[in-house]
Amino acid sequence: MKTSIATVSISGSFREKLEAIARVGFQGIEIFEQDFIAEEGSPREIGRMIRDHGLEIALFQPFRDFEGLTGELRRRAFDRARAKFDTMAELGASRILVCSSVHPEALGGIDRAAEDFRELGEIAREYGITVGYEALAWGRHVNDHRDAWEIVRRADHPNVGLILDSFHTLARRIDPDTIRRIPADRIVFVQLADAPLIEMDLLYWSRHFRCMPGEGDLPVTDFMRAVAATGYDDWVSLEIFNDQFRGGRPEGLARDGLRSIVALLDDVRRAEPDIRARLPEIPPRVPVRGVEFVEFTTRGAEAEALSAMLASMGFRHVADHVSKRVELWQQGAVRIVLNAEETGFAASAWAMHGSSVCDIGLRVDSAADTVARATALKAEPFHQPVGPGELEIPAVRGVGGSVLHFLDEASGLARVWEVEFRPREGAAPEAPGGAGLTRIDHIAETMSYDEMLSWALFYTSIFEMTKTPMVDVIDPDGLVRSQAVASRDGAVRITLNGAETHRTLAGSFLAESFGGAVQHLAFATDDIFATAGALEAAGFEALPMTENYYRDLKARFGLTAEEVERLARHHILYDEDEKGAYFQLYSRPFDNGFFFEIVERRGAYSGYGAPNAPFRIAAQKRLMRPKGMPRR
Ligand SMILES: O=C(O)c1ccc(O)c(O)c1
Ligand SMILES: [Mg+2]
Repeated sequence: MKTSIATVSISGSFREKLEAIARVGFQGIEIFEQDFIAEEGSPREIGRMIRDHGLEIALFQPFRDFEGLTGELRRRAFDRARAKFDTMAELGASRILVCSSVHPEALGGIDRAAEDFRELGEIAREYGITVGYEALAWGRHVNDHRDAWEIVRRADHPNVGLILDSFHTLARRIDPDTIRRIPADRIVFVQLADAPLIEMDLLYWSRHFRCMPGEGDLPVTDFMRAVAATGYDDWVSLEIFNDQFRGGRPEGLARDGLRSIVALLDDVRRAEPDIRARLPEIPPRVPVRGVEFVEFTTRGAEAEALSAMLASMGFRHVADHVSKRVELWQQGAVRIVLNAEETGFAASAWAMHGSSVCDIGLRVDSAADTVARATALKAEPFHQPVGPGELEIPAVRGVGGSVLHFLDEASGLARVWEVEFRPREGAAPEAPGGAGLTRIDHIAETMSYDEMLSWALFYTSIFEMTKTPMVDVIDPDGLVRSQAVASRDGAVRITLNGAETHRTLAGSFLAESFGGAVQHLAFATDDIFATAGALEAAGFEALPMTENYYRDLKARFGLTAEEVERLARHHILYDEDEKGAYFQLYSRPFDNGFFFEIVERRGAYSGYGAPNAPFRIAAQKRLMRPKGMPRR
């Protein structure tokens, strides 16, 4: 199949769009007529400019309100069509999309529409143009691809075929398997778009909320499987109308588009092994087995504060790098690396963001396959020269310019701790116990709200991770949206938090850290009360919660006075759902808004305590607020 994207899908001037689309590797574009009309230059020059970028004009669209008219209106519709065909001839475009009519005077009737298309087909034949008919979900008489197909079938003209658009089919909840019966050679073009499930007017939903396949909630894979099962092996094109994308970065949007389409076609190839279409082979989605390490870049007083905090949470400094200023701190299966090097990536991350998480290591089965899949999906590989005797651990760029390293057993990369680190005197490499922290429960990454779709797609397309529905986190100074991506067994959970203003805690973290990524790390314990006790004994200062909070908890969940008293004494937050319960204990925030969390999950609770977030954030903001008025 050949990949294309509609010019409406991304932002920028026509030229910027072309450059971005060509650079990431699409083969064609759909010219959305409005973009073309706005552009200077004759159709011939524009056509040449597109081809000079190595792109083919896959489709010209849309031609509206054509079928079902009578008399003068009908004559005018055919005149308009000829004018478009003339333009297309100059552009060098050979396919046009006619979307189903919304004209108030248009009449229904399958045979009437079929007759209109047969006549249009005759004119198209003179031009060597193929007409494709698409059912808009809100079309006046035709709003279902099955009706559009019946019209095309009855028109029975070689220059007239069907255009399928996943949005229109799936938004109306039409079973995509009805596509399987359509002959491939009558499908002229296929458009793809996803969308979040929101109840709203179809037209409004389509024009403002479409997103890349995999970024929304529609079963676009089922749609594309059905298309592929027909034997169709031609253009697949993204047609994304999205308010946010209109103001985004052309390059990033084009990359996300290609990522979404490559991942989708790969899913289709695996799910439909008998299809005729030949699709590129890339390694499958990568199961993530766990978080191998989290690395901070830090120095001086900040490094001391961070070390003190880790010690108060029961971590021990167990080993040092053989040649670098890099410490390994450990507890249970949690490895924290503190990097104070003054050259290399950690140093540049420190210069940019200050003390922060610069690197995350994920445990996978094959690090090489992981990087192969990630780069096929346009992730940016990361390399840094390694010192003598050090392992070359494959990596890609992650959120906020941070790095994701991949470690596996098979190639010996997971032995990095023995190869590159020297245990400290008196500290066993597997220091047991501590305060009972067992593993990393989740990593919380903060980003600007308009990056959330992109990073969710990054994680869910490269890894075997699925996303949870987006939840609203109410900060006293604005809304923060939060969505988690996680492996099925919960071995790796990452929450993506999207800030819209700088006044929220998440937004001020982004500003303070100049676009940092990890705002908090949550460790798991099997016994939150025992852990809380151990932490207090070690001098850990928990984030204090209000009395009002505990009074509400008692009423909300019907807890006993003793239960609530016990939670309150340790500043533990509580949530429950139908599957289980969740206990949370927060550290006080560092100056830039970074903090730690300790959680216990009971039963099959799979959330992140979102109902507690407003109270936790208010408490954090109280501590961070400068005392008194700033001096002038
Ligand atoms: O929103 C529209 O009008 C519109 C136009 C052309 C399309 O291909 C489409 O899917 C929607
Ligand atoms: Mg469409």
